[in-house]
Amino acid sequence: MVVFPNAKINIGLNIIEKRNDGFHNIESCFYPVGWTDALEILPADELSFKSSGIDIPGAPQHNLCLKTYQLLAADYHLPHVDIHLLKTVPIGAGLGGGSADAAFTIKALNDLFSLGISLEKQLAYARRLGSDCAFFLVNEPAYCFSKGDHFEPITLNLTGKWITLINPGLHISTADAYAGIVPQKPEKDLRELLKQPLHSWKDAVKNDFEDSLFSKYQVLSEIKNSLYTQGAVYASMTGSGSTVYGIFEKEINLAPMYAQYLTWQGYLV
Ligand SMILES: C[C@](O)(CO)[C@H](O)COP(=O)(O)OP(=O)(O)OC[C@H]1O[C@@H](n2ccc(N)nc2=O)[C@H](O)[C@@H]1O
Ligand SMILES: Nc1ncnc2c1ncn2[C@@H]1O[C@H](COP(=O)(O)OP(=O)(O)OP(=O)(O)O)[C@@H](O)[C@H]1O
Repeated sequence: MVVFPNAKINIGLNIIEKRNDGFHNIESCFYPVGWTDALEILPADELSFKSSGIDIPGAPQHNLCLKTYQLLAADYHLPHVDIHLLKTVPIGAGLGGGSADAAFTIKALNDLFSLGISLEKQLAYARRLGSDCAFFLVNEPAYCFSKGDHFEPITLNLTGKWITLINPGLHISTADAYAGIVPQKPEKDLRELLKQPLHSWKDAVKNDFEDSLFSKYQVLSEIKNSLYTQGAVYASMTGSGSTVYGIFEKEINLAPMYAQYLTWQGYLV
């Protein structure tokens, strides 16, 4: 079975308060984008994992795909599998790439071996693997809250808008990024702001990670400003960085302009 775990962007991200468990309560709109890895899972005589494409830091046995397999294998009789991950989505990039791999592994194992795991139970497994992970099981635009691991549908349709994602190759640790933030309650409800027309988001819809990371890494604010110069209706960093995106009314090919960086562009669906 081959599946294509996709990335997400955060449209607005408020870091509201630090929790007793050390995590933060946040609120954000998560929106799926078409930048994908490829993940093949096949029945095999022995359990194995290999990856190609972008190098994944850490030992293969710590890969989220294997961790997911082991989590399910503790509760279900799972045959051995060969897992091959072609890693294309940049890592430590605010795109939720590792979380998507984990969520798609849950879904693929459930389908491949007809495990019959309910969505509720899949969500519970996902929450044990990472805060972003649960979203990818449903993979539709959502208002996410709590640790980012609970969500409800949001009426936000950006279908047909063009998006360009620019990753300058900085690996930003999510934990370090959260450690640099002083949480605060948002003045306005993000869901209300996102009901306003796209062109009004520029000065209203904020990612709370931007201030601290933009002063540390000037290249991030330069990319954001240049996306506006190129005609973006809305531009922002996603998650804890380092990817910055611009949303455009019409298709525009910016890949040559950002040739020194990793880029992905396409229509939102
Ligand atoms: C920045 C976002 O991508 C926004 O969507 C997510 O909040 C990050 O989610 P993630 O990569 O799945 O993060 P996890 O693997 O769950 O946590 C990594 C680390 O980030 C910090 N963390 C994460 C999520 C959260 N709500 N509060 C936190 O403080 C914690 O230090 C945690 O140890
Ligand atoms: N399948 C995987 N893909 C990416 N990273 C993985 C994977 N499995 C384990 N990891 C580990 O997770 C770390 C990346 O986690 P991190 O949360 O920073 O990035 P991410 O999952 O790419 O997305 P985001 O920056 O949105 O959280 C890597 O350094 C790597 O050690």
